[in-house]
Amino acid sequence: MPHTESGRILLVDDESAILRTFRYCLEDEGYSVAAVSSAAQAEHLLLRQVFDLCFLDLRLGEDNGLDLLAQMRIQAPWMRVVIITAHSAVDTAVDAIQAGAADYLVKPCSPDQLRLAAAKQLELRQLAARLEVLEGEVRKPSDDLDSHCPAMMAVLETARQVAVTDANILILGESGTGKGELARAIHGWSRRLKKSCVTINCPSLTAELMESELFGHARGSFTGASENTLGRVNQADGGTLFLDEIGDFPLTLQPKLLRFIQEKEYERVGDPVTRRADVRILAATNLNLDEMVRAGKFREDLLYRLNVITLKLPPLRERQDDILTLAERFLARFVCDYARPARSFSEEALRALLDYNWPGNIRELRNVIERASIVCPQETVEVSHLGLGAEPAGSGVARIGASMSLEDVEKAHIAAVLASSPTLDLAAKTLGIDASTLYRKRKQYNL
Ligand SMILES: Nc1ncnc2c1ncn2[C@@H]1O[C@H](COP(=O)(O)OP(=O)(O)OP(=O)(O)O)[C@@H](O)[C@H]1O
Repeated sequence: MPHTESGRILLVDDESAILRTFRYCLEDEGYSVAAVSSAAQAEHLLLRQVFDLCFLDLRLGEDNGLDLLAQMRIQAPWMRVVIITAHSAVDTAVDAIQAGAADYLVKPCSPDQLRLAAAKQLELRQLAARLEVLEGEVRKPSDDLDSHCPAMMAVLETARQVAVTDANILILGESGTGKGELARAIHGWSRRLKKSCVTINCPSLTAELMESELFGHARGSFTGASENTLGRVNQADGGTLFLDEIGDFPLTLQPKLLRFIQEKEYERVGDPVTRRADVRILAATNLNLDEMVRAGKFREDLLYRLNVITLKLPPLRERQDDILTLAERFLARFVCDYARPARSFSEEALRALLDYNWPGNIRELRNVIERASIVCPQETVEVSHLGLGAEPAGSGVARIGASMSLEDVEKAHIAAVLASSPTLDLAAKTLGIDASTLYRKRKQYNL
């Protein structure tokens, strides 16, 4: 297993001979090792450095190792702790496991036992970190992005070429055109593929939350910060950070993002220690960032750092050659997911799919086919199952008392407010909801 990135080990033992032997053995394996002999030194170090694993002797002179363990669980909950114990004190080691330690080693232990324990715990730590990332973006694996449309083929060719470089990429395109899918594909085509691709949805976070989400925070740095957290930047170390809807990235935080992109350095909230992370940035937006720069809503220097390469995804209505392929792929997937009888489209249904304007792009096509696959009771999907004749979102008049469901009223109202508001924030204010809720509803209703 690779040692350097996920092999930061802390040794805590008051016997200097043990510290020395352990240190040599683990450093020989390529891990980065720090060794201290008291609880105070350990606490001091934990405030300043991130460790993945700690070997902790519970007998630390005057200090009680169990107290230190409890402190570690709060300060660095992600860190795995292996207790080092004498034969006569195995009972205490069992108490320690109940208090959150991962395992214990009985002294004297051989170098092989130590190496094995370290490798096992670090592997578990890596798995936990990976799981955290995946949980944040539970999605089906990205579908085949292949296209028969010349504009899209050109974008894909450039994307594959630049994927292997470390250049930051800005992906432009209307909502639902597949910017997120393309970002994940670029990560998959890059040399960073074995590391994480971490996504942040910018509009869903306030400036304060965004800072702590991106860079992490130290315990006590603000009300409610009861634990130290690692930020997304740390999770993406060696991999890719995808900033979705970058146009909504808080202006006040843009200087810190710029510095991170330029110098690869950052500080956690409430913690002065400067840390480094090697992260490739992909960003996406459906807003006009040049216009935002002119209006003073986006920093020009940040834009120049983000758009080293710009990829512009064509809207679905300009991908006539792909509409039917995508529709057939979605149909095959959804009838399988829902165990439904539909297998193909009638001639009229195919025509209707080609003639429709697709304002919500691939996301809308996906939703239309998902619905059709559920409502169609036979093998052939007809035009009526597609529901394309429905009024486009926002055009319906949501009159109080009209015979509309609450959901349709909400959708129409949100669409109308969005259409008349210059920014998402202002629309959220008008609606009296926060930007993250509006962001979710916009996706839910395909607006
Ligand atoms: N080539 C493709 N094949 C299959 N599904 C796709 C493809 N491209 C996009 N999709 C699907 O379309 C939907 C929208 O894609 P995605 O979220 O990547 O678009 P987006 O441009 O990032 O949208 P937004 O701007 O609203 O964030 C998702 O459900 C995605 O899985």
